[in-house]
Amino acid sequence: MSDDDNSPISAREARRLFAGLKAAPALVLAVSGGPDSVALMWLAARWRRSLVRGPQLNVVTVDHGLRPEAAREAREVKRLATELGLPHRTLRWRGAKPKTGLPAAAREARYLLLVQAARAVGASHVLTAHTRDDQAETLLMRMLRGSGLAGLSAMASVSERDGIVLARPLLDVPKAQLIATLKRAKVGFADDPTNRDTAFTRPRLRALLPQLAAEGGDARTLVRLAARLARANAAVEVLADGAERFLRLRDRDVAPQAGVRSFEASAFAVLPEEVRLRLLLRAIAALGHEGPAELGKVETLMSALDRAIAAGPRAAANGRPVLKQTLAGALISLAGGRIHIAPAPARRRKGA
Ligand SMILES: Nc1ncnc2c1ncn2[C@@H]1O[C@H](COP(=O)(O)OP(=O)(O)OP(=O)(O)O)[C@@H](O)[C@H]1O
Repeated sequence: MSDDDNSPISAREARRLFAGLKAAPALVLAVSGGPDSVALMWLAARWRRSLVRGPQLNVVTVDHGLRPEAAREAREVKRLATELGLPHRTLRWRGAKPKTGLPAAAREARYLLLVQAARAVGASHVLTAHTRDDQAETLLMRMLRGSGLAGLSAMASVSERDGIVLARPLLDVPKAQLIATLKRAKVGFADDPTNRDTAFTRPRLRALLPQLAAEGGDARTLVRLAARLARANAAVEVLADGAERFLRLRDRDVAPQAGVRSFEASAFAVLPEEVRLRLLLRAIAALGHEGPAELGKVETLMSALDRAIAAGPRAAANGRPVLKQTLAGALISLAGGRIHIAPAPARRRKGA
């Protein structure tokens, strides 16, 4: 598939896109009513009709309660789903709406509802309609934020959330092809004006894409870059696995402490920087109680650890830790030549 390819997706191409999903018992299709997800629903329905046996398809629309038109759009998705012979449900986000970070909160709530819906109908997968254009925008957003290798890998075509597979079968398909598919099928779709609302970062970056394409950085090139970075990221993850095994092996004679991860500082210090960072990120994510730590903060912590390790045991006074810090709900300390990572004690509330 090419960027200048404005041709509709053929039944054959769709068979290839959905090939890995044939054996699933049931699938949830996440359909907002916009062109990409309406095309996903239409393509999946046609694919399913062509199979003798295959997954049961369920369409789910989330109404975030943020735009008055959303309820009407959800009804329109239901109408089309019914026409295609697919069951449809609209789920409402009833939680508090934050003043800042609204898109992220809405996305989080949406995935939670979609995963719950999948579980309720016995579906193994939730399918979203992310396109090649979305992938290019994601890479660009993360580049501008200065993300690390993992972030620059952008979206994976398959990931997992709470035991449900999140699949993005259209991740390498240009949006133009999806619109052409709907046009050919004479299927309408909703136009969400927030997609162009320059109050949000993503629409502002989307507006830059044509200029980047004119310089040779089209969606295809950006997506290829993300795929290369994802490949390198996967390799570093394997190295981090190996480093964890290496450190455990050196600790054969050290009695493990429940709920604490600890490494021999001198063995840790000689590992490559990127691997050391991942070991800290992993331990903090596993033992902290505030979710993943920000990469920048782990980098700062690592520099402090490196300095403390280089200063050697002489810096330690009376066996007290030479370094003690909390990050993302984890307590990281360096004492007796070892790095310890444990859950941080609960913070005392003011006045308590
Ligand atoms: N209201 C919704 N109801 C059901 N599915 C939705 C809804 N909004 C988005 N989706 C699904 O998510 C896909 C991506 O949508 P969009 O690009 O708007 O998401 P986003 O907010 O950028 O978040 P992310 O890309 O992380 O999912 C859509 O193609 C669709 O499959």
